[in-house]
Amino acid sequence: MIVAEGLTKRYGATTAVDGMSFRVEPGRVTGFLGPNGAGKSTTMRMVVGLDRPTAGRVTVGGHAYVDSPAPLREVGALLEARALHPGRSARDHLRALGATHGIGAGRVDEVLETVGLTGVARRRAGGFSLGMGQRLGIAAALLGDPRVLVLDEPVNGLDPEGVRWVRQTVRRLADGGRTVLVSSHLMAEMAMTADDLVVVGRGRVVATGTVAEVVASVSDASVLVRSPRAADVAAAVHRAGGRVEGGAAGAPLVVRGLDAARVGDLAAAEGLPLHELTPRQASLEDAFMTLTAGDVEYASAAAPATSGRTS
Ligand SMILES: Nc1ncnc2c1ncn2[C@@H]1O[C@H](COP(=O)(O)OP(=O)(O)OP(=O)(O)O)[C@@H](O)[C@H]1O
Repeated sequence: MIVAEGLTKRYGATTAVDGMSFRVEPGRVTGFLGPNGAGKSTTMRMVVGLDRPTAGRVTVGGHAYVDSPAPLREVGALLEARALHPGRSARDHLRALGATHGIGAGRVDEVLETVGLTGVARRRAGGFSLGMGQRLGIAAALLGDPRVLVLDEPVNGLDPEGVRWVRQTVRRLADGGRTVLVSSHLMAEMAMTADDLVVVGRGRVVATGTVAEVVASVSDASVLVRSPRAADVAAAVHRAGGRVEGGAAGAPLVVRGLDAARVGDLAAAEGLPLHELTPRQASLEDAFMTLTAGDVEYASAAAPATSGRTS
């Protein structure tokens, strides 16, 4: 388990991480989700002891990672900056890493196989594509067969097959009882990969919970209703505790607080004809934007109204 309590990191005037508290449970994939500059990488670096918190603390399995006697066996990390000797082969890179922890060549070949790099194991890692580099980084993270995995943007640069492979890999690791923290700035990707979410914006935690809980907390579900007797439908919805907008001059009603089935049943019970009854759910990306609105460090200006390609 990873536990952060009031975790804070300042670089001069910049507060990269601002009092984050969250837990990452074993046996689950936890998505660490936030826009660029939200403090995800900085937090992950503190988890693995590469950065010291300015205040607060983060523990892995009950103690600070830097106090771990065999860190590679406890926490496997893929962090954004790739630290590898470009002239070394993938196999030699992993062997050198393993040697510091008494991890032998057999295990190196095993992880190369796991990540699908066996065929290129003797090639210079410096010539690897971004996707191959990511696979090698994941191999390094898996080397010590750690109980905790911290993966910063692991799908970055991967093709669709690679993305699916990462998804299946983290699922298998979590199903094996491991603690898995995976960062991303893509809500849709996290919704497919994660069980739990820690959503961050501008260095702060803005939401935690299962993916479904986080989405439900912000997604503004509603039901679109058209009826020639809209006013009577609206009255029935009100009596049942729902809220209604619209309906003026033949416009559809937008019902909140009741689902489509309930609205349909209410109308049927009163003999009110319905011409449309459409459940509407905000998209995951909409939910994410709602959550982190105002927390985005580098917001783009609205797209220009004129059509035409800019590139
Ligand atoms: N070494 C550093 N020195 C100064 N500022 C830093 C340093 N590292 C990070 N920051 C700043 O801290 C903030 C958080 O950065 P961080 O890289 O942790 O965010 P992130 O959520 O991982 O973003 P991204 O998705 O773009 O990688 C940013 O404003 C960044 O510019």
